[in-house]
Amino acid sequence: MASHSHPALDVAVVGAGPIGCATAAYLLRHGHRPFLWSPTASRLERRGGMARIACTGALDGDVEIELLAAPERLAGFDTVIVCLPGNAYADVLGRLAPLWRDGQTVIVSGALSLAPLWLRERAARRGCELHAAGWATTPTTAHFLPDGRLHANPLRHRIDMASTGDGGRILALCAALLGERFVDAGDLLAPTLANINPIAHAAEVIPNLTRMDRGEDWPLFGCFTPVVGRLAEGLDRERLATAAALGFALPTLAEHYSRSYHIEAGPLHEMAAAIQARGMGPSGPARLDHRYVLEDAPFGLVFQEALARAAGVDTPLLSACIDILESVYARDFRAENFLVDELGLASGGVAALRSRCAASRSADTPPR
Ligand SMILES: NC(=O)C1=CN([C@@H]2O[C@H](COP(=O)(O)OP(=O)(O)OC[C@H]3O[C@@H](n4cnc5c(N)ncnc54)[C@H](OP(=O)(O)O)[C@@H]3O)[C@@H](O)[C@H]2O)C=CC1
Ligand SMILES: CC(C)(CO)C(=O)C(=O)O
Repeated sequence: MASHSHPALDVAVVGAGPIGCATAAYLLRHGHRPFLWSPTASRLERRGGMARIACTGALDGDVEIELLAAPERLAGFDTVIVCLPGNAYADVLGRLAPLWRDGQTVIVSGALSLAPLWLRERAARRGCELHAAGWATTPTTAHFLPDGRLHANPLRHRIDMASTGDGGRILALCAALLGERFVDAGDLLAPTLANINPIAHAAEVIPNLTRMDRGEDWPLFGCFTPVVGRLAEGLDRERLATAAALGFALPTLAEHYSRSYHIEAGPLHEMAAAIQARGMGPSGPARLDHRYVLEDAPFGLVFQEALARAAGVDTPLLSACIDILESVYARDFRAENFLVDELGLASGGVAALRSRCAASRSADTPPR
């Protein structure tokens, strides 16, 4: 193990999907002591109280991570990293909410729908001062291979983030955890809009819905043709227009792919071909009930649409994508996002939401 200039930290990771496992493995590589807790942890190979993860790609070899037997153990950690899809927030984070204690830092990786603000305000209502942070994306990309191994890519060059409470302390904590790759955007709304997954997945999924319906095996980036690229670029323009209306200059989708996969920025379909050629991309979803829709439509696209409306920005393509997905899935994705109401976005508007974000940043004690 390489030596590190920072102290080894005990870190709990919530969620034992590819991202929770890869995050834990990278924490170990950075000299920390990661622990995993997940609702079922059913995809893990267990040996006693340990999960054995066989890694390939940028992480090579086997790692063993201690599994926490009960969620109550999470209260013992100063730092917790949440690696769950947005459609698990209500269920899983709702169940964990009574367990958080004063002074803990809970980081939501790939945060959607302002989840960190929700966590902090919910804790505050029971008198608990929680520090919450949102990473706009995950430390790396990763997927399980059919043989059960974890394929993980290198760490991303840049991760936009923001936090409640003392931003400088949390930025330093993130750098100590996984290296100097974090950029503090200041406002919690920025990482929510910098998360490109919802628009990228909408563009990848909509032209390929029949493949998903038939359970075909298709390469996600191998099928990222110019058609997908044009849809992704249109959605990206609307995302960036909403961000600009709120005063944020965020990386484009092409810049995000460049920093994530360490490739030259260019036309999106050419970048996708390069990702595919390097063996860094996953298979496309082989079923309709996949997080690329069930997570990203309600907790990504719908939240972006609500923000755009509140900011007075027209997003016809974004709304059309939500309409198509609602129609194909016969589901009301707009109603599935409980955070739009809970954070008062529809009723209070964007100014009220921004002042709540600012208050959470500056106050030593969060609003009760
Ligand atoms: N994989 C990637 O490369 C990337 C992922 N992300 C984001 O990171 C997050 C985690 O990704 P990943 O690990 O791939 O995700 P998974 O879909 O594998 O989910 C992670 C874990 O969350 C739990 N979970 C999933 N769905 C539900 C649900 N509906 N209710 C309750 N628990 C649930 C499961 O726990 P258990 O196994 O214990 O049942 C699962 O193992 C997601 O938000 C994703 O969009 C962002 C960029 C890249
Ligand atoms: C496909 C990938 C790795 C990149 O868009 C991703 O973001 C995900 O699986 O959530």
